[in-house]
Amino acid sequence: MPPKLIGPYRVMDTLGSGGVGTVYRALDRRTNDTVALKLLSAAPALDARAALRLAREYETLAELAHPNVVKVFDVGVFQGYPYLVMELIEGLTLRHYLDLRGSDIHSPSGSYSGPRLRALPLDDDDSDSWGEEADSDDGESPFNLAAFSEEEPSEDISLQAGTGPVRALADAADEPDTDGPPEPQVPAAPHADPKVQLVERRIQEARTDELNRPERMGRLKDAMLQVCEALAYIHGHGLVHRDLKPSNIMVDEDRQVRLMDFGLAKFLADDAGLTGDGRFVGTFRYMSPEQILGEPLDARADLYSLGVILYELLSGRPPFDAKTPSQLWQQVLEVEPAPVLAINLKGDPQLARVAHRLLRKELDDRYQTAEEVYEALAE
Ligand SMILES: Nc1ncnc2c1ncn2[C@@H]1O[C@H](COP(=O)(O)OP(=O)(O)OP(=O)(O)O)[C@@H](O)[C@H]1O
Repeated sequence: MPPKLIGPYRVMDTLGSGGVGTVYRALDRRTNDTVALKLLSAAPALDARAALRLAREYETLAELAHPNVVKVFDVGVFQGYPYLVMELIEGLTLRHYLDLRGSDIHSPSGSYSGPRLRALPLDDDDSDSWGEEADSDDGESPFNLAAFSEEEPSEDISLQAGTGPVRALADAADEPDTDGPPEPQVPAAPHADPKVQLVERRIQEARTDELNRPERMGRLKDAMLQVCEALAYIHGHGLVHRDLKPSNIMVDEDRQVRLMDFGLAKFLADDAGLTGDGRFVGTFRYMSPEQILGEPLDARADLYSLGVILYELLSGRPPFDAKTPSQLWQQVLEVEPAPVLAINLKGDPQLARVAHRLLRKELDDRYQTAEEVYEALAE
């Protein structure tokens, strides 16, 4: 049962839950405004020092004002747990938005005249529930979720310190061969039976045709450009998002993209009061090599995550897929992703090029700024 009141906010309903907490639709009883309130229930209870730090963090977030960055209104502490109050976005996460069919939304960016977007039943989204998305398509939804029935998740949101990425990598049986060039990821070998091969090919073609629908591609490109604008803005303010993934990108009814949850990963990871149990914060599938290695991060770590998102949305599968986090990290550090165009033969070559450059393991080989990515996408 969600709490009825959180500080001055009356909880109306639950919008969704993620790795670190639950997001509620809530009413600010002082102003009657409806807001989104994220209660970080997965974080350990705050002590006074951490609460103070949360308030300071809020000062930075509250100063941000950009059309593609979600507005943060308030922070507070409820029964020892921190919460964040932000603009309520009536829209969809990026992945669900791209699943909309032509009859649901018009393209290219004209006035919206289809049914209003409505939020899906939420367990959302990224990786943690990809399989479930396909299952939740009950035939009444305007979204074709089957198009994204991708692989099972390969990651979890948090790990105890002793089993953190670097440690887990060291524990992996095979010593990584760091001298040689990264191995290319090989697409799965075709089935031996030609009939099965034919069926597999047809399924794959249908899947990629779905991905390549021109109106979907138009929306994808437009959304990516807006994400670049948001990233350029927050990077310009000295912030690194650190947990960029499709569920942290929402698109509203006017096709306006909002980047959410920036700074949260760092806040959670940095504060001893919040991370006393050694919690490792972030979503593994989208983490750059340097983040996995626990190195200092700059804007280029977010650009890598953007590359993972773009790759997935172009090819219908993640660049790296593994059964365990340590296998995933090993791939991120050592293996080249299969070319997007080998998976999606009719994919957009320009966007595929951008995705691959974003996914470069060496920071200096990637685009260096979100502005550069914007230019490359807009070409
Ligand atoms: N400001 C908002 N307005 C409307 N819906 C929101 C807002 N913020 C979050 N949501 C919804 O709540 C869901 C859960 O958000 P939350 O940030 O808790 O999870 P997440 O992004 O999936 O995971 P994580 O906690 O790892 O970032 C989102 O997927 C989104 O659908």
